[in-house]
Amino acid sequence: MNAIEFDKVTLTYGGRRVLSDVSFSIPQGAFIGLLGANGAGKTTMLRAILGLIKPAGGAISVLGKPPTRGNAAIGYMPQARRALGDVGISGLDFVLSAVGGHRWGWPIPSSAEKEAAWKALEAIGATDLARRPLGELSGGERQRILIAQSLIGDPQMLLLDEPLISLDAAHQRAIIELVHEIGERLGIAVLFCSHEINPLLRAVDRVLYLGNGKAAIGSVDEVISGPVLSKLYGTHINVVRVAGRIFVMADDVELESGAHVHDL
Ligand SMILES: Nc1ncnc2c1ncn2[C@@H]1O[C@H](COP(=O)(O)OP(=O)(O)OP(=O)(O)O)[C@@H](O)[C@H]1O
Repeated sequence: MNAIEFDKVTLTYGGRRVLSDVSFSIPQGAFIGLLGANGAGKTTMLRAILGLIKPAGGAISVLGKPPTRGNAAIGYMPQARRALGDVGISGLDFVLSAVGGHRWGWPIPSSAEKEAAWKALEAIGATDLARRPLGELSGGERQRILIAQSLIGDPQMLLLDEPLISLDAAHQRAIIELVHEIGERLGIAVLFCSHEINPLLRAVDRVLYLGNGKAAIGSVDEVISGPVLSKLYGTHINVVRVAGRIFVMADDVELESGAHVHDL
């Protein structure tokens, strides 16, 4: 069974198309980089998989079933800037809020719930952060707490929205390695959303690239290529590799606001 299937899916907000007629499938156990410039539709795609928005057309299948809100089989890490409201609560309480809707340690969590939260913190190497208020933590430490929360309840797939944001290269590598290792150990699909491809080059099995309302899926070499991206954007795109990094350059389209050179 595939972890995720999109069959000619169109996603809209108030009639405005974000993705049009997108089809792909992701097998269980795959580590997928969900890539695309700001506003390409990555978060929107995750929201559709989570059952938070319904497709305007086509069909989505998640572990063989239509998407449903609150699907416990999915571990979801929202973008940090949207997720962390109560900066005073501890890392442990934040993770626990995903187990039974606990707020500020209330209702008092059962020992099974506490155990689940510790297990998740352990998996991401963050038990030392359990008692510290979120407001005190560095960007990388907060990302770990958010990822720990997504691991609650033994999910069968992980959707991570920009886990690399605000991290330096060393911490990016550490997070990618940890998530990769967790995905492999649990044998689950990971959809790792990022607007930067370079940190993910060696880790991903495949990339799902969103641009111009469309999607391309395949290996990095297959997808991040001049011909494929030119077709996607409908304009001439150059892909340049310099010192092991990939740069995507458009002649007459801005892939990222204010820049004609988009360092993916
Ligand atoms: N709730 C909403 N209502 C209307 N339009 C929205 C809503 N959320 C997102 N959009 C629009 O949909 C498009 C895709 O947004 P989305 O957040 O999915 O992109 P993204 O690839 O995740 O971008 P980023 O890398 O900046 O997070 C954007 O043009 C955005 O303005």
